[in-house]
Amino acid sequence: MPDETVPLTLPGYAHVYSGKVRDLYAPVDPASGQPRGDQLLLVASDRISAFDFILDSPIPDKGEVLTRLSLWWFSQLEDLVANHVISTDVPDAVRGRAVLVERLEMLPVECVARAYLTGGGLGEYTATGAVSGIALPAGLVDGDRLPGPIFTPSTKAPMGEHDEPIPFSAVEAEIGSDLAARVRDLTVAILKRGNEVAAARGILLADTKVEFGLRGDEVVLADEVLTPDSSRFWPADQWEPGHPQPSFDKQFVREWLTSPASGWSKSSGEAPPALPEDVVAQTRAKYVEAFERLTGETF
Ligand SMILES: N#Cc1c(N)ncnc1-c1cnn(Cc2cccc(F)c2)c1
Repeated sequence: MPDETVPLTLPGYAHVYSGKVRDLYAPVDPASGQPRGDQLLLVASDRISAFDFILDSPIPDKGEVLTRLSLWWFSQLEDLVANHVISTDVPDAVRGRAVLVERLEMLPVECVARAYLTGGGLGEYTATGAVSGIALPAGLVDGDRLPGPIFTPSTKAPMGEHDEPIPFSAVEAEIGSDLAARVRDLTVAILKRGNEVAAARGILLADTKVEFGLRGDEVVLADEVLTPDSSRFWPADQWEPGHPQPSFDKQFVREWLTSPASGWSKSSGEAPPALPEDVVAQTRAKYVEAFERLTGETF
């Protein structure tokens, strides 16, 4: 199993940045030997995170499943928004789990939309009755569906830190009111479309995070879109407001790590142990199931 912690050496590409579960490269111009300034290679690893840790156990094919799912969503959303995808003609070493994309002027906002109340949004609601300054009906509980998806932006925190919620006014101050309204409306529309498709296939998208860049004045959807890494995926047939919902993709990991069998404690601050083979296999199967249910394709 390749060591997922060290960025790959990809001949013809320069490593730019490593995120928790993905890596960024730039194609090198053969004439100058310098990284091109107009393209990037997004590579999805098989790494998985849980409880804010990158686990030692990669999930085989996770990178390819989520890359193919994101590409499928980009094509489903083309009537709503342009995207940054150029090609899937990538080096053999990362084939299937990498995408060549147009380098954009990225907007400094994590564009989050929520269709259900949970996580940090629930915390804010419990404390204030609102999320991102948007007042919500009283009496909502964990997992409740919101009257309609809401835009709840946050900062782009450095790796290892948590994104901080910001009000819409802060987005307007950062990128201007017109552009703020455009990314708000697009983010909400993307989650709405995502749930129209996913709910019919037994999956609820509780929330999602998207990133936009600019191509001149045009807003372009970048990064990944509507994957289990950028969105909370819930099995629709287990939806029951009033307590934390099971995760479609990470429930096996979470349950094993918090069981006595792991010998680990969330509150220890120590890194979690490696996952048993059966938990890895079950988790891989959930990613494949999400892909096949949503796209109708066989992985
Ligand atoms: N997408 C995109 C993108 C673009 N089309 N143009 C310019 N910059 C970016 C860009 C910069 N950081 N990221 C986040 C990111 C993604 C994947 C792997 C990582 F390590 C980190 C995205």
